[in-house]
Amino acid sequence: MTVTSETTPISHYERIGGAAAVKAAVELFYDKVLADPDLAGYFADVDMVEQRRHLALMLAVVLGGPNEYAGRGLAEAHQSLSITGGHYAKVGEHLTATLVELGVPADVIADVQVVLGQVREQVVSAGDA
Ligand code: HEM
Repeated sequence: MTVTSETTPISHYERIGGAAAVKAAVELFYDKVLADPDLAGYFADVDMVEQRRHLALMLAVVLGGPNEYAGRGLAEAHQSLSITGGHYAKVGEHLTATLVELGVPADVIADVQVVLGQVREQVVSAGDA
């Protein structure tokens, strides 16, 4: 089962503090992703506002928050980026570290891992070789 506002009476997004908490998480997550030399290149040609927007959307998706996103599908948005499984895993690790640092409950983090596994195929389009 996916973790969405439809399947959970109170979404994780609301439980961790809604938009304000997500904003704090985006700041920390953003610092970690862009400080990682393996990942920064993906965002080199993307403007700062769009980078933050990306991370906020990504967090909202994995936390089952309100779906305010009406843009391209995940596969379409990422296909041309040739994201490897290894890089996808690194982004997941930065996200987990961010949530741990912010004191997000372990069960929420466990569900985030499940969602990361579910959408992986739509985002990853390159092998690790
Ligand atoms: C759960 C995983 C992810 C989710 C839910 C997600 C979400 C999104 C969404 C919704 C967009 C479209 C933004 C738009 O068209 O306005 C996007 C674009 C993008 N994503 Fe992701 N993403 C994920 C993982 C990743 C990973 C692992 C990377 C890089 C390692 C990445 C890099 C990018 C880049 C560079 C863009 C283009 C940004 C732009 O042109 O504005 N994403 N992502």
